[in-house]
Amino acid sequence: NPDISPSETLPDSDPSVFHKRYLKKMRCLGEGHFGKVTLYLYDPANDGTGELVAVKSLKQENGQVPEGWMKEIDILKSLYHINIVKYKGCCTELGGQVVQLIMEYLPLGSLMEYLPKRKVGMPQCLMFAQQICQGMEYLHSKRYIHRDLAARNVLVENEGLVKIGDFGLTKYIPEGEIYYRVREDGDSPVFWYALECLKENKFSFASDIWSFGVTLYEILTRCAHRQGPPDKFREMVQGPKEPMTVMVLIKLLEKQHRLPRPKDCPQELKILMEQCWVVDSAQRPSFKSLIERLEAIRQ
Ligand SMILES: C=Cc1cc(F)c(CN2CC[C@](CC#N)(n3cc(C(N)=O)c(NC(=O)OC)n3)[C@H](F)C2)cc1O
Repeated sequence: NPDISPSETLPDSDPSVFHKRYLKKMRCLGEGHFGKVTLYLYDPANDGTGELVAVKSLKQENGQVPEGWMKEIDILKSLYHINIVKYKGCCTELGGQVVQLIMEYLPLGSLMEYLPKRKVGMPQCLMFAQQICQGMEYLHSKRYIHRDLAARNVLVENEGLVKIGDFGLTKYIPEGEIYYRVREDGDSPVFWYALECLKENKFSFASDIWSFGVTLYEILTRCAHRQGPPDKFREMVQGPKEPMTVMVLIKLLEKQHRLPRPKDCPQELKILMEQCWVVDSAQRPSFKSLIERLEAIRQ
């Protein structure tokens, strides 16, 4: 359009910069040990026609931004995959002392909310499981380990598409290294942790495979209430009064106890899950091989 000068056609700002004054808080989506995720309407026109976004913020630190927090933002910013939640931008406050992570909003929520409400058949369960493996294979190809793969962190875009939605515990494994050691305080997801994570805090690509096996168990049980991994492991200990500690869980796993075969779960899926839970992490399948095996089972 010749009569509009170039300056009038340039976008007036970087779309990944979100201004605090236009973010209108709607409701809380989740609470973590270190912060929360909140639904906001980003409404610069101030007429309600804005866009819904999910905003992750850390509990207020004393001024400076925690180093690990910027790492999480940089990690999500660098990931482009259909089965990984989209990064949209950041909102900074107080001259960069507070940084909030802005992501796309998936209103159907996580598999924990979606599966118990819907009649999801085995074909759809297997499609979801395969898509999680595809997102995780991409993450591992960039040498990241997720460390918190679970149904609660898998979002539903629609009945044919799921995305890994949270990367709060994701770490980079340097070339040549195999393990990432960390003493995680806070409420670690121990019932999704591989044996070597519980015993030695050794996290690896193979420990994500163990967590995928637990996530597949959640999908096959449709995330039924009180039927989750914590409940099932608690049922395994003699006498309900005995509290479940990490030591009790380690003993159960060392005695080869594993989550039971879900109702209507085909034998080949039971075998696949149990291969994700073998003690020797080197014997566990890769996400690449899990994708191929799930493809074969889906035929
Ligand atoms: C500071 C650390 C921290 C704080 C937290 F609250 C959580 C837990 N949180 C994770 C993000 C979460 C689940 C996932 N994936 N989710 C994202 C969306 C979205 N992008 O739309 C969404 N949508 C939804 O619920 O729609 C009805 N839920 C849900 F908020 C739980 C994990 C953390 O590491």
